[in-house]
Amino acid sequence: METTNNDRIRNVQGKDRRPEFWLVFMRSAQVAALIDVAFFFLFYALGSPILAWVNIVSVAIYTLVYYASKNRKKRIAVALIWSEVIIHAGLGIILIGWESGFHYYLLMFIPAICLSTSFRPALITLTVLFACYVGLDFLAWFIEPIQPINSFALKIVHLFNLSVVFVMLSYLSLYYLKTARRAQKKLNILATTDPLTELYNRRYMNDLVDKEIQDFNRTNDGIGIILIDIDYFKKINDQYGHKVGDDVLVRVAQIIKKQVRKQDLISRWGGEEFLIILPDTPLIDVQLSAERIRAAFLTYDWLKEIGEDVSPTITAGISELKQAESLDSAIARADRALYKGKADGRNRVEL
Ligand SMILES: Nc1nc2c(ncn2[C@@H]2O[C@H](COP(=O)(O)OP(=O)(O)OP(=O)(O)O)[C@@H](O)[C@H]2O)c(=O)[nH]1
Repeated sequence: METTNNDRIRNVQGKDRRPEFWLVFMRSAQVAALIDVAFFFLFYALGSPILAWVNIVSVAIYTLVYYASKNRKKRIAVALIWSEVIIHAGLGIILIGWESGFHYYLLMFIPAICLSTSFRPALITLTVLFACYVGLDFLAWFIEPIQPINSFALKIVHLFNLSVVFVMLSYLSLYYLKTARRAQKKLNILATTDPLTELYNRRYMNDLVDKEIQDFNRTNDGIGIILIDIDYFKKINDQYGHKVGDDVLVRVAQIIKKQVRKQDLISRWGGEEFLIILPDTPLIDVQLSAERIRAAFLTYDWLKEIGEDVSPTITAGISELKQAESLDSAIARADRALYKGKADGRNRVEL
């Protein structure tokens, strides 16, 4: 059977497909256990010892839920949490009545269901939850509470339950938002940068340059292009190994960064090729920048910095983007210059 990219991603990610959800899940178990401790004292004070002791059982269940999810026994954790909430809410309603507000806890399942599964199973589970909720409400029409508490105490319990559910939902939503934002930021970095050198990747560089070109077409200030290639990089890999080759690429990125201005855009354009875009820069200054970068390689102490005296040189091809010219065509000219620089002996800047 053919393996699709999605299958491969699932295989790599394994059971941790929604790590943020599980973080929130474990946090929920901790918060719920704390709330049940508070409930224990509240029900004792209100004269309902059965409900008070139910909360001790609940604390034990939430402790199990926490350790089960920590040890990746996620099915067990989910089954325990569902059972606890439904039985606890059911008992609360049967013992002291619908007005106690225990049913609000069932609402906490709505975001949990939506976040933890895909569309169809979520829809089915939500329907089951809705049936349970309405069923309990309907049941409450006909049965009297087994252990009623006085109406003031009932109002206090209702207020407490309502507040707990409100605060818990808000807290967990904010917590989830924070983890989701963090994940989004990570994804953005992955999508825009090269993981080894931490420079912009080729795709993102194209997007950035498109914007620069729009500005350029308005202002007509020059855009300089420097295409840099490390000389005989294959030899470095062959002689010192791939790891040293990677170290060299990282240092090359650092050297280039040091020699250009803040507004200049640097990207890893290919394996050992780097593209620099210099906005608002006349060609003569582009050439000076490229020479400065080339010179920086000659004085860099490679032995001290990476433990091997690799001492690579670079060849750079430069060009200037013309009005109404495409980036590809300007880069093609820089590439031709680079090719000429290589043919003429390397370690040089070619216009
Ligand atoms: N270590 C390492 N090597 C890489 C990476 N990407 C590309 N390379 C290597 O870079 C080398 C480029 O070799 P060539 O294209 O032959 O160029 P060169 O040896 O630099 O020779 P000239 O460009 O002609 O001076 C290849 O051996 C690639 O395997 C990388 O991310 N890490």
